[in-house]
Amino acid sequence: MPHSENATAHLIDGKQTAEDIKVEIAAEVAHLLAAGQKVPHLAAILVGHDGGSETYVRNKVLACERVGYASTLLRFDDDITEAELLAQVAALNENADIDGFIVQLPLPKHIDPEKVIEAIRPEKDVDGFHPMNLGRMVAGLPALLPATPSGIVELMARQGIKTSGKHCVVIGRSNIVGTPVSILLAKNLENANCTVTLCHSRTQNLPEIVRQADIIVAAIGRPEFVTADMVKPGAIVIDVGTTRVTDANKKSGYSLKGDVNFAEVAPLAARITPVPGGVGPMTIAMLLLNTLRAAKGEVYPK
Ligand SMILES: Nc1nc(=O)c2c([nH]1)NC[C@@H]1CN(c3ccc(C(=O)N[C@@H](CCC(=O)O)C(=O)O)cc3)C=[N+]21
Ligand SMILES: [Mg+2]
Repeated sequence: MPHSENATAHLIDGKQTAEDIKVEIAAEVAHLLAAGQKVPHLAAILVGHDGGSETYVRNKVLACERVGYASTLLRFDDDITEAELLAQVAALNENADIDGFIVQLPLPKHIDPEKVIEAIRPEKDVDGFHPMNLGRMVAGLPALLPATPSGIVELMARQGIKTSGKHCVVIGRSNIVGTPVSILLAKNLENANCTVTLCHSRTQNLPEIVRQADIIVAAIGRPEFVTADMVKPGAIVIDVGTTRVTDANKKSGYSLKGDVNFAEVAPLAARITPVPGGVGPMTIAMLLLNTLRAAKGEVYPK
C-alpha cells in the first residue's frame, strides 16, 4: 500500500526550490546594480567533450544569465597539458573581474584533479572542493561549502523536512558528495543535526543498515542501486544520482537514472526527490549562492 495518498504530492521539488533561490539571488543582484556595483562573475573551465559535463556547464551558464551574473566559459580540447591547465587556473586566480570559478570534473586521465583543485585560490573556489574550504567546513568555520551537499541540506530545510536527531544513512563516500554531505548533515547547519552513518563499497550488511535510516542519501553513482527491500516505510529519500543511459524513446537519445529505483521505492517513502528535478537543480542554485558570497567577500573578506 502506498505510504502517500497522492502519487506525486510527496515529491521533493528541487527544481522549484532552486527557482526560489534564484529569484532571491536575482533580487540581490538588482540591489548591487542599483548601488552602482559590479555584478558577480562566474567562470567555468571545461576540458573535453563529455556529454554530461557539457549539459551541466551549459545549465550553469544559463543560470548565471537568469540571475543577472556575468559568466565566462573557457573550453579546451582533452589534449591540453596539465601545465597549460594550471596556467589557466592561475590566470583566473589573478583576474580581478572573476569572483569565482570551477573546473568541471572529471578531467582527462593525464591531469591530476587534486593538483588542479589545490591550485584554485580558496576565495574563488565556488565548488568548495579546495582542502582549505573542506578543512574549514569540518572545523565549523565559515567556508565556501560544496554545492551538492549544501544543496541537499538546504532542500530539506526549505521543504520543511525535520532532520534534527534523525538517523541519516549516506551511501557513497566520494570527495564531492558522500563524504562532505555526511559531515554537513551531522552539523547544526540549518538545524540538520542528523545522526549519520556513512556506507560504501566495503560496507557489510548494507541493505540492513540502510533499512534503519529515517533519511537515505544515495550518492553511489550506480543506477537504481537502492531497492524497496532497503527502505523503511516512511523514510525520506534523497537521490543524488544522475547517470545517463541511452534511451531510443527520448529525443535527446538518453534518459537520466537516479541511484534509487524510483518505481519501487517512491510508494514506500514519506518524501522522495525525483531525477531529474531533485538534487541536480539545487547544485546549480548553491553554486550561484557561493558565487554571490565570494563576490561579497563573505567568507574571505576582500
Ligand atoms: N567541478 C565540478 N563541479 C560540479 O558541481 C560537478 C562537476 N564538476 N562534475 C559533474 C557533477 C554533476 N553535477 C550536476 C549538476 C547539475 C545537474 C542537473 O542540473 N541535473 C538536472 C538534469 C540535467 C540533464 O538533463 O542532464 C536535474 O537533475 O534535474 C546534474 C549534475 C555537477 N557536478
Ligand atoms: Mg547532482
